Amino acid sequence: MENKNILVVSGLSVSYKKHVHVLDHVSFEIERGEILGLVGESGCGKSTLAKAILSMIKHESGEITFDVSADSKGIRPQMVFQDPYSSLNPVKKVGWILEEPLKLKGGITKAKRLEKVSEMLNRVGLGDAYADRYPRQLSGGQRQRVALAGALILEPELLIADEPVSALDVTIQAQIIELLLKLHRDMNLSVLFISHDLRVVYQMCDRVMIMKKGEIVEKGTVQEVYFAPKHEYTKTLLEAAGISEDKSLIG
Ligand SMILES: Nc1ncnc2c1ncn2[C@@H]1O[C@H](COP(=O)(O)OP(=O)(O)OP(=O)(O)O)[C@@H](O)[C@H]1O
Repeated sequence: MENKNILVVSGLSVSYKKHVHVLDHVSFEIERGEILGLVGESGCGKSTLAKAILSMIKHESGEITFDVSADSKGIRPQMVFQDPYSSLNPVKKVGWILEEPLKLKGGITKAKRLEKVSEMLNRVGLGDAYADRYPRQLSGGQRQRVALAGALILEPELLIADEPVSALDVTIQAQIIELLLKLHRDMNLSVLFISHDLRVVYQMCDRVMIMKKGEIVEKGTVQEVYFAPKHEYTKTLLEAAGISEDKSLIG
């Protein structure tokens, strides 16, 4: 039977050389098909957690178990970042950038690769004509669309989105949030959505975890955490965002 959880993290601790316990016994799971939010102030360890899940950095203790279902063909979780410009090769055109993961995977004909690139460009709301452009010729929102297309072209089951809308202005933020929700529905994705913005998390997520100084201090459904917060720190964050006083501001 298919496992309910796509990712289980237990007792995860990470230290950098001069910075110990950036993550301190972090445990949580991501259910298949859900969007799980991770909220916390700058420097609390959100990006470190994302990098540890993707094995980009080593952890000193704990376990990260990724459950690959039979039909995902072993595609590892993929990630999108706050600044898509830094993750897109500036000297390559969008078509090349999107085709590259398919080439590296191997066993896919040129015709099939181009078909897939076209399909993804259209899925993210860009047309085929964008294949011929360089990243510098795109707006911030368009670049984030390309980054999403690149992350999803191999059809991973889990996407980690690290502040994907934080660098965009509010109208573009709303468009990318809509797009992420659509891709989540259409592509059967599970998402870890990292943000310091409680309003964005409310729009996007099913459940949310609140992180403070490397520890998860509270987690629950968005309704539970926003409207019946248990931890003082959660209450402080909600107050700072003006949500505790004016619930109508959300959404
Ligand atoms: N490579 C590194 N070497 C040493 N310390 C690091 C390194 N990367 C991050 N840190 C420290 O670890 C802590 C957590 O950083 P991290 O980037 O995970 O936080 P964050 O919550 O993602 O912050 P932000 O929202 O600003 O991106 C910070 O104090 C940071 O200075």
